[in-house]
Parts: sequence; structure tokens; C-alpha cells
Amino acid sequence: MLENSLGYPPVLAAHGLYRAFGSTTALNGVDLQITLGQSLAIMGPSGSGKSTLLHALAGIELPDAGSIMLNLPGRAPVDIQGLKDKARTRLRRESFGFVFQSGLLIPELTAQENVAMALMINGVPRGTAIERAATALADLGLAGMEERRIGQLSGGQQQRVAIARAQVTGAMVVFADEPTGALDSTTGFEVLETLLECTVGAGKSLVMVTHDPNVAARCDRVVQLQDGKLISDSPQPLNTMHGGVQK
Ligand SMILES: Nc1ncnc2c1ncn2[C@@H]1O[C@H](COP(=O)(O)OP(=O)(O)OP(=O)(O)O)[C@@H](O)[C@H]1O
Repeated sequence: MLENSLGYPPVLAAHGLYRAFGSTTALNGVDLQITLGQSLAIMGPSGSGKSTLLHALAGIELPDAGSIMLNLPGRAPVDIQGLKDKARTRLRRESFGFVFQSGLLIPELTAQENVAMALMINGVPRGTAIERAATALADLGLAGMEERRIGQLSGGQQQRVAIARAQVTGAMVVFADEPTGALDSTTGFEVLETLLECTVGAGKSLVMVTHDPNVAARCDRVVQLQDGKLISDSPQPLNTMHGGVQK
């Protein structure tokens, strides 16, 4: 396993990912390594395989071929591809957070219950989970909105709830798919800053699919996909410290 300059193996290391849907090749031999504490933007034209790659890295949908190793500090390396469904689901709940464009919050539940749910499915008792959820929401500027249902929140507030849910479990890798795609540019920028602060700002990794070059420009590194292949991989040196590049 390759190591970074600090001697740590990459938190995620994907090798030779291949995924086809019928005659469509969505991933065609992707190798990608992600460092802990790094923000990575995945870009590329529509249909180039971005979501398929994100889902494979997160263990949501397995590739047809290739391997994905997860190396969390203090834990034994895990071959995600080799896990049975139940173990993979558990790994996702415990080790990964998700902030998607829409849809992952449960509309029937309040903001607080949505965040607490992430803890409760990991075995945290309800009372403690609700308390921790309230703190996480307050940290993201949502104090006083705990009892609102999702539909009673603005798009930006909903994304903050999603960020609170992704970070409350302490997951070290957060996956985001167009997290600001449904927001106006000002709200989107604020949500992006919050997301970066809660992830790379806390030593976690952020892996984000985006079409927006301004969003990608805020990440430490940008990879481009085309026809299921990685065609470029650009570290953004000015951005290696969180908060490096301005809008
Ligand atoms: N479940 C599926 N069944 C059939 N084809 C699929 C499925 N999922 C993805 N594809 C196809 O695989 C290719 C890659 O899809 P993917 O969603 O990964 O692209 P993308 O780069 O995320 O696109 P977009 O930017 O439009 O969201 C596309 O041609 C898509 O139609």
C-alpha cells in the first residue's frame, strides 16, 4: 500500500474499478487514493461515471471488478468489496457520512430526529442521541429549529441538517453528491463552507461529486472523469490549508 508523506496509508484506496450497466461502461479501470483530511472533487460530463464512482467508494453499489480498501486510523484495513451486505451496511453507517442533493432526510421526522436517527441506528440510546443531535444542529446555526419537520426548513437549512447528520456519528469520510446543486449561489456557498469546516476542518475526508467549478475550486484536489476513466487528477496547492482560496 502506498503511503503519504506522513507515512499513513490512504484512507480509501480504489484499484481497477470497473462497472457496466448492460452495454454501458460506467467505470472503466479507475484507480484513486484519498488521503485522510483531504477534500476531493469528482467532476466530469453528465454520464461520465461520477455517481457510480462515489457509490462504489462508499460501498453503496459494488463495482463488477476492482478493489476498495478502507484504512481508518487505529483500525484494521477493510476490503469493502469483500464484505457481505450486512457488514457493508454497518460499515457505511458507522464510518461514512452522506450529504446528497436531496432525498436522504426523512420528511416525517423533525430535524432533530433525523440527526438522532444516525446515532440510534448505531446503538446510541434515544435520549443521548436527541441531546447530541440538538448540539450538532446548534453548532450549525439551527438552534430553535430542532422540532421543525424537514418541509418546514429552507433548502440551505435542510442541507445543514444533512451535514449535522453526517458529522454527528464521527464518521471520518463524508460523501457528498451535488450538495449545493439545489441551492442559490449564496446559500450554496455558505453550505459548502459549513461542509468543509465539518469535514476537512475536523481532520476528516470529503469526497464530493460536483458540476460546479466554483465548488470544486474550494477542494484540495479535483479529479475529472470521462467515459468512466479518470483523465486528470489535480492537486490545488493553494487550497491545501482549509480556507485557502476565496470565492
Ligand atoms: N442503474 C443504472 N442502470 C443503467 N445504467 C446506469 C445506471 N446507473 C448509471 N447508469 C449509466 O452509467 C453511466 C454513468 O452514470 P453516472 O450516474 O455514474 O454518471 P454521472 O457522471 O454521475 O452523471 P450525471 O452528472 O448526469 O449525474 C451513464 O451512462 C448512466 O446512464
